[in-house]
Amino acid sequence: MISPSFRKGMLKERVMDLASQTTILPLLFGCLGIFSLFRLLQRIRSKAYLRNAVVVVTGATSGLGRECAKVFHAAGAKLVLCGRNVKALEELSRELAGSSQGQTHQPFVVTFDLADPGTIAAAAAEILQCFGYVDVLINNAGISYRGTISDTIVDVDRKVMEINYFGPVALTKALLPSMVERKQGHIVAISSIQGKISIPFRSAYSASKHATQAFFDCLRAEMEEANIKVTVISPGYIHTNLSVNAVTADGSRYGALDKNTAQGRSPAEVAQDVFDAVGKKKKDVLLTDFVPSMAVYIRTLAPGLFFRIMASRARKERKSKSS
Ligand SMILES: NC(=O)C1=CN([C@@H]2O[C@H](COP(=O)(O)OP(=O)(O)OC[C@H]3O[C@@H](n4cnc5c(N)ncnc54)[C@H](OP(=O)(O)O)[C@@H]3O)[C@@H](O)[C@H]2O)C=CC1
Ligand SMILES: CCCCCCCCCCCCCCCC(=O)OCC(=O)COP(=O)(O)O
Repeated sequence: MISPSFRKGMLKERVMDLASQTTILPLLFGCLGIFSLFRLLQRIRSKAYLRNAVVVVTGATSGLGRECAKVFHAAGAKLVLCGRNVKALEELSRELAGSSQGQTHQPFVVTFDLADPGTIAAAAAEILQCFGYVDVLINNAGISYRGTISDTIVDVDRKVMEINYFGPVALTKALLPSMVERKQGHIVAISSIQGKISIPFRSAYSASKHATQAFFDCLRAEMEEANIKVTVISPGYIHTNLSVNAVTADGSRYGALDKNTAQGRSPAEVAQDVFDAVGKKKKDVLLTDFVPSMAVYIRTLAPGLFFRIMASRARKERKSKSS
């Protein structure tokens, strides 16, 4: 004899089974299908947005800039490669032109030094002459810094600000009028997570990236009416020569590949993320692991705790250097 409660339980189980087979599973697959379709459409739109677009990449001689050049070129963008080293830029231009996948364009090369404010207006004019207009400017070039605030000469602070902040600001201002006139354009700033949080012994670098974040956030708001998009991208460690090329307290080159940098993400992978962010016209993108991302929230929600963690980091780093 089956008890009524047992029968009720079996009935409930059958109903649940049926529900899962008839409604929940199809619903789940339906949602997954819609999501995949949405992602596919987004990718197609991104590629269409950047195919044949005139894209300027600063700091294209190495690291992230070089990889960005490869990714945007492969997608059919018309490139202007910028940097100081003409030989490296011309080599890259030849390499890209020779590796044609589908319909691609031979990149132009424009050389200038972001540390020299006098050269930027002429460089912008040369950039505009390449294709007659610019669709996307990727302000990627930059240097880092290592040192204590007390030991660092002010010239070093100025140099880092010039290359990472004033240079990109001047270049952006020089190219903006032509974008505004066309009511079309996209400015990208490669910042860093250090544009959102400051870590010890990086004062000049972190300050330059905080300034970058602030400037381009203002620009986004001011340019919305003119249909100019602004994307700020804040990566964590990337395996490039950034630490090797970093400037130190007395202005000399640091010259070493740090462990954190060596263990960072591959620049090719980060370049693909930059491409996706630009294609989706994202406004602000953090490209970091979980802990650094959490640090950004802790800085905002529990600043006292964040400052204690940073002070302890400074103590430990000083101790490990002195021992
Ligand atoms: N690597 C990392 O861990 C991270 C990097 N970033 C950011 O990514 C960007 C690219 O750096 P990354 O690829 O890592 O480093 P690299 O040192 O490999 O590349 C830096 C690029 O900037 C150019 N550059 C440096 N100084 C000047 C200057 N005075 N005038 C013109 N161009 C200059 C260099 O060109 P040249 O050949 O002329 O020296 C080079 O192409 C930087 O803005 C950096 O802050 C952000 C987060 C993490
Ligand atoms: C779940 C609990 C979270 C607790 C958070 C504790 C705070 C941890 C601090 C993390 C600091 C991350 C620093 C990341 C720095 C970085 O990725 O910088 C990128 C660069 O721009 C690299 O330049 P550099 O010259 O410094 O190599």
